[in-house]
Amino acid sequence: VNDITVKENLPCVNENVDDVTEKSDYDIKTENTRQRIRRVVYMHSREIVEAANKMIKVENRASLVSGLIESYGLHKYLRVTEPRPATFDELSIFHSGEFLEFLKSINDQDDEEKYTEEAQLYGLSYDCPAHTGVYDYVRLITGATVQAAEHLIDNMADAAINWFGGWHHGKKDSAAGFCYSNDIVLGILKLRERFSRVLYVDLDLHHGDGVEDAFCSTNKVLTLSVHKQAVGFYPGTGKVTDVGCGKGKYYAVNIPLKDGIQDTEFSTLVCRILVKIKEKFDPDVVVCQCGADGIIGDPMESFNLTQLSLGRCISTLLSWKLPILLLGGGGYNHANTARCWTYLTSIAVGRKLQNDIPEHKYLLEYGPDYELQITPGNKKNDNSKDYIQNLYHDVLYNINQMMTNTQSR
Ligand SMILES: O=C(CCc1ccccc1NC(=O)c1cccc(C(F)(F)F)c1)NO
Ligand SMILES: [Zn+2]
Repeated sequence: VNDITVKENLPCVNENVDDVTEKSDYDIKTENTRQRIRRVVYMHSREIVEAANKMIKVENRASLVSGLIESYGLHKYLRVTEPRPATFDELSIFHSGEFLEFLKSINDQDDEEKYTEEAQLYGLSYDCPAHTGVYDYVRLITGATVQAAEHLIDNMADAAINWFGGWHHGKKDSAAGFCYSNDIVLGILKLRERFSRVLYVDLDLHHGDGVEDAFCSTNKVLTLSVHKQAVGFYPGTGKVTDVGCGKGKYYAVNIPLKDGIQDTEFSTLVCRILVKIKEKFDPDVVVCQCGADGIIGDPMESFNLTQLSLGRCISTLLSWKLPILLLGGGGYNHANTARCWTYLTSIAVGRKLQNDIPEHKYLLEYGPDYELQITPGNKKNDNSKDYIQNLYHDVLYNINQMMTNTQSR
């Protein structure tokens, strides 16, 4: 599917396009006919949907996400691209050979022996079970993220989307938090071949520890994670005092929150911090993990967000007109995760969506309201005004310690 012929979408411009100043009709017309729509690459194939569907904790979620995006006709505005599997060598740019050999060795095994001593060594345990085809899955998911990054490097797209990626807990030599590899680290390493400063934003309910660890000692990748922080809540890292180390000191930013935070407070806090980071770090490219497990109705039952929070963050990032890579991640209420990522996709292509879920194969999953917009719950908000105020100042203090990129050149 090529990107749409421009004349089709004349009345629609991306919502982030700057206001048109006084121009003659002719100028506006020619302006609109010029390439003002955002070129968005969308990683998708039947093969990757089938592989992603098999992941036990998010079983069949991939079908819901791609089904809803198609039901709104958004694929007409996307450059749908079939992902190719990453090679062993590509994966070994971050992951250890031993770990990859192990994943390969269990790929064809049937499920019995999955909890061996060795399996535990590589993080494959009860909450991160090794299943048949896990190596094939890792190659496909990671290949899609790396390929999405390649489209940004080749200036083939302004934005690239891989809703099957975003596995931010993956470690160099082990799986973790049922992330079997870290596609995000490999995507960022690919982007670093061309871009000098990468901003990584992690909106998932959980701390993006695997990505932060990989880049904690460099000032070329700034990792920002906003997440729940509570005693015993996985992975337990990501305190506001956790700022990175060595040359990377102050280039890791953490926003730890309590249960019950809502859209306005969440998006105001995150967007104000993003603007400060933009000023100080001056990124050349952005990667955003859009985990949806902070949305109300998720079995994690933690935050009280709707898709509007993530939408406001993405709109802020898109307004910077930098190449951007959007990735998935957590999200265990599959209908709400599909609602969220469909909404984010619509923002990337600059199209408004009707609130009624269109008739399609998975319509029944969206009952009883059959609406796109998620309604906030009435959960108690454990984040006091003081807590948020103090947190904002603590985070700002850290960002101000960061050398502006001119100083650090
Ligand atoms: O979402 C994650 C990983 C969550 C995780 C980390 C470590 C161990 C287990 C998990 N996931 C869950 O506990 C989980 C995943 C899906 C559904 C549920 C449910 F039980 F809440 F439904 C729970 N990272 O962004
Ligand atoms: Zn999560």
